[in-house]
This record gives sequence, C-alpha cells and structure tokens, in this order.
Amino acid sequence: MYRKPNEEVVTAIFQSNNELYTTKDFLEIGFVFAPFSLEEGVVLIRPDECYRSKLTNQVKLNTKELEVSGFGKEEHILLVEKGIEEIQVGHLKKVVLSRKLEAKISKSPIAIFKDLLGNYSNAFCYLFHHPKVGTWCGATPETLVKIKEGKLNTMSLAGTLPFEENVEPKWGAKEIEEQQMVSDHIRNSLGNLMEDLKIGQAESVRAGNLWHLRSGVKGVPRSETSLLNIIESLHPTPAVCGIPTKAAQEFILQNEKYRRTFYTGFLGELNMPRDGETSLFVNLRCMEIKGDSVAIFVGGGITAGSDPEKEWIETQNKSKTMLRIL
Ligand SMILES: C=C(O[C@H]1C=CC=C(C(=O)O)[C@@H]1O)C(=O)O
Repeated sequence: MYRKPNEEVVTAIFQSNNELYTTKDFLEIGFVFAPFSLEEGVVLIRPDECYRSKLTNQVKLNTKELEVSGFGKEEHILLVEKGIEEIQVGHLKKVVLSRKLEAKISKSPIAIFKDLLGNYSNAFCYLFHHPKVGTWCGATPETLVKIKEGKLNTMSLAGTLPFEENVEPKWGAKEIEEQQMVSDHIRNSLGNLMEDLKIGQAESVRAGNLWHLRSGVKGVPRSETSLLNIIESLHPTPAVCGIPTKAAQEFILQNEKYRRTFYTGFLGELNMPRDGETSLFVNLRCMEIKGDSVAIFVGGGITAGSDPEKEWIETQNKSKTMLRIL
C-alpha cells in the first residue's frame, strides 16, 4: 500500500499467491521492492488485485521533543572516523554510513501506516508485506526516478539540518558541497542516456522534522535508453552510497556491522498501468517490522568536512521520523 508525495489517493496492490517473483529487465508490471545490493534480487509484487481510495481521518501526532537512546554511539562514531580517514587518504570522496536501531511497538502495521500518511504528506509513504521477504514501512523524501509520457524526473538530495518552526535553514559549506557532488554525479551518470538533462538550483525542502537540500532533475531519455539503463546508472545514488560508487559500496559492505537488506534500496510502481507511469523512490526513513519489534535504519553522507559527533546526532534526528510515529 502506498501514497505518492502530495497526493490524496492511497493505492493497494495485492498478489494472490505467496510466490516470490523478481524482475529481470524492469519491463514487468507491478510493485518493485529492491535491496541495496541488486544482485540479491528485486522483488516484484504482481498486481492481481488493485484498489485506490482517498485518504480520510488523518491524525496529526504530537510533535513534542523525543528522547532517543544513545545506544550504539561509540560504534557509529568509530565507523564515521574510519570513513573520514578513507576520504583523507584519497580512496573516496564521499561515503554514506548507516546503522540500525531497534524499538518495541504496540501499534499494528496498518495503524503505523495510517500515521505515516497523516504526518508526512510530502513523502512517499508505504507499507510492504511479502511472507517470504518481511514487512517494511517508511516515509521517504527521495525520488529515484519517475517516468511519465516519455519524460524523466529525478532529484539530487543531500545535506540535513533539523527543522525548526519559522526558522530558515542555514546551510554550511559541508552540506552545499555534499549536495553539489550528488548533482555532478547524476549529470555524469545520466547525461549519455538522455536527449537533454536539466539540473535545477538547490533549494531547501522539509522532510518531517528535517530539512534537506534538493535540486530537481529533468530530462528526456534517448529512444534507445531502457528503464534498466536508467536504474543501473542511478542506483545506488551518492545520497545512499558514495563517490566513487563501487569503492564506496565496498567500504560500506566491509565496514557497516549489519546488512542493509532493503534500506537504501528502492521501491514503487513499475509500468503501471501497462506501459504507464513508473515512479520509484529510495527506501529511506524506513523500518522493518517483526512482531512487536522494529528495526529502524538511518545513515548520513560523510565527506572530508564531516564531524563524527554531528554525524551521530544527524542519525539520531533521522530516527525520529519513524520513532515519532511509534
Ligand atoms: C541516508 C539517509 O539520508 C540521505 C538522504 C538525504 C540526506 C542525507 C544526508 O544529509 O546525509 C543522506 O544522504 C537516511 O536518511 O538514512
């Protein structure tokens, strides 16, 4: 079940058996759920039954300050320090480092999903379940790619500050440089696949209790460009992996002390309805639900200008997007 950013309609797609289908070439139709490492298999939910409904009875939750446990701080700071060293010796320019935190829940997955819808209107909110994969939900601010009527839209997203009512975010050199790196990377990797590519000015966008810097990216894919080409050139974006991509991915796989599985993968509608719109989102601000426990996934972009303590606080702030709902 999902609702696209700033829309009112919730769509539910149900597959009528428990087979685990995967995509081969992104020409299939359905809902995809892709892991960070694509070779683990991109799950496809076949749309045997589809329902659409307008949102009703949205409840705004109290936004009072949340206390977040400091568990895992030392380990995360060491990881960030290692990332900074790798950048200083010149192996990487940027790497996104993340962690997982656990919490108990007393709400049902459906109640959690409803609260995501009611509180994050400009996010892509979803609840995913497959008996052989698990149950996930989230409210992500990042579009991986949207293709409609031959036009492509994506975004360069990076840089984070806490949101404060009536206060404009003041971006520092670290965030501006970090977001510029993402824009440059998108230009390099998508440029050859497109007739023309335009990357807009960076602007501040709100994502729940946070601000991000975002540039819109628009273009028209060349006639010979396939969706698979586009996905392979964009995923994993430097907003979730790093620069250069391969070296950052290796660093992540070797140094993060857990497996990301579907966090920082992507998900969304594929060719729905037949030959229609594809809109895929990066799986951020998300959690995996297992009975009465959840695992929340949070990370941040590390550059030469990163301060490990601040990076830790940034992950604490990102975890509040989900913790508030719980
Ligand atoms: C990796 C995450 O956020 C990414 C998206 C926006 C801003 C980010 C940052 O400022 O570091 C991250 O690149 C996450 O939320 O777990």
